[in-house]
Amino acid sequence: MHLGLIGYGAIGQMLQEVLEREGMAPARLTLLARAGSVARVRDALPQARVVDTVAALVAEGPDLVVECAGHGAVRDHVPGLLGAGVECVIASIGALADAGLEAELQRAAQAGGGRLVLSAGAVGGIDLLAALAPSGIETVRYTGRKPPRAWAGSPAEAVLDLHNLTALATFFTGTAREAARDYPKNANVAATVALAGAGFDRTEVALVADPGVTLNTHEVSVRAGAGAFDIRIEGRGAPGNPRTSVATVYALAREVMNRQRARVI
Ligand SMILES: NC(=O)C1=CN([C@@H]2O[C@H](COP(=O)(O)OP(=O)(O)OC[C@H]3O[C@@H](n4cnc5c(N)ncnc54)[C@H](OP(=O)(O)O)[C@@H]3O)[C@@H](O)[C@H]2O)C=CC1
Ligand SMILES: O=C([O-])CC(=O)C(=O)O
Repeated sequence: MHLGLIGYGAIGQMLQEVLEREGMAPARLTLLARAGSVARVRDALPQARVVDTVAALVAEGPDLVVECAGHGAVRDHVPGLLGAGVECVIASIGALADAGLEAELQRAAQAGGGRLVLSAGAVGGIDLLAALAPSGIETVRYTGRKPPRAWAGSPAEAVLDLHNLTALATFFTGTAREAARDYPKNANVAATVALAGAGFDRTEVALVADPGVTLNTHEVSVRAGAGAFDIRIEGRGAPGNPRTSVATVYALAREVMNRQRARVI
């Protein structure tokens, strides 16, 4: 397999390690980095080819591209890849809360033949929620609960003293569209839950800073025509980035490994 990778931060680095450990490292790896980061990534990953434009990545001919870089990277790179017929698995799903970008991705995929795969990322139950959606969704509620330090750098900082929080604080309630737009590094899961089920504007989201938890906790509550479920995931934060659950790395690794297997699950 020839894998294209966008993003070599907390997720990208661990993804590479997991694939190697599982004996499923791609035969070829091409990394799309920002121009200013090319030299650093080349030093860290001498076995990979490192490029800084979508055109150069497309010219290398990857079988699959995985994005783990952020909303801006989806906006900048993914339409061009889909338009060139490349299958893309993305982690920064909240980028699709921008309806214009969502439509652009759809158009590019249709025109070029690329397929956009939305990874389940740090959350679980996406399979059942997506399966139940055609039976009619009554309600979908998502609560994202993380230790205070995981909300640093987000708008939560404007309303909470994250360093001195002594009790849990629900600092956001609203739609998945608002959550994904305002918390781009923390509410991609809200977008995934929304796109699997009731959509961005009918999925209810609460975001909580909780000094009583050490793990990133995701709770999803679904009421649908064919059934209902409540699920709670407790994910360990990545060493390089506490707001990112390590489970996200494994969800992306699963996508890559499944494309190299005769039987997938
Ligand atoms: N769906 C889910 O469950 C989750 C999704 N995510 C998404 O994954 C993203 C990455 O997470 P994480 O690895 O922890 O973040 P990091 O900040 O650790 O790493 C981000 C990496 O992406 C690179 N990057 C940023 N913008 C671009 C760009 N336009 N083109 C190419 N490379 C770029 C950065 O490079 P540089 O060094 O040059 O800045 C850096 O290497 C998050 O921002 C979020 O959107 C994260 C967690 C869970
Ligand atoms: O990794 C997580 O726990 C979830 C996350 O950051 C996101 O949804 O963007």
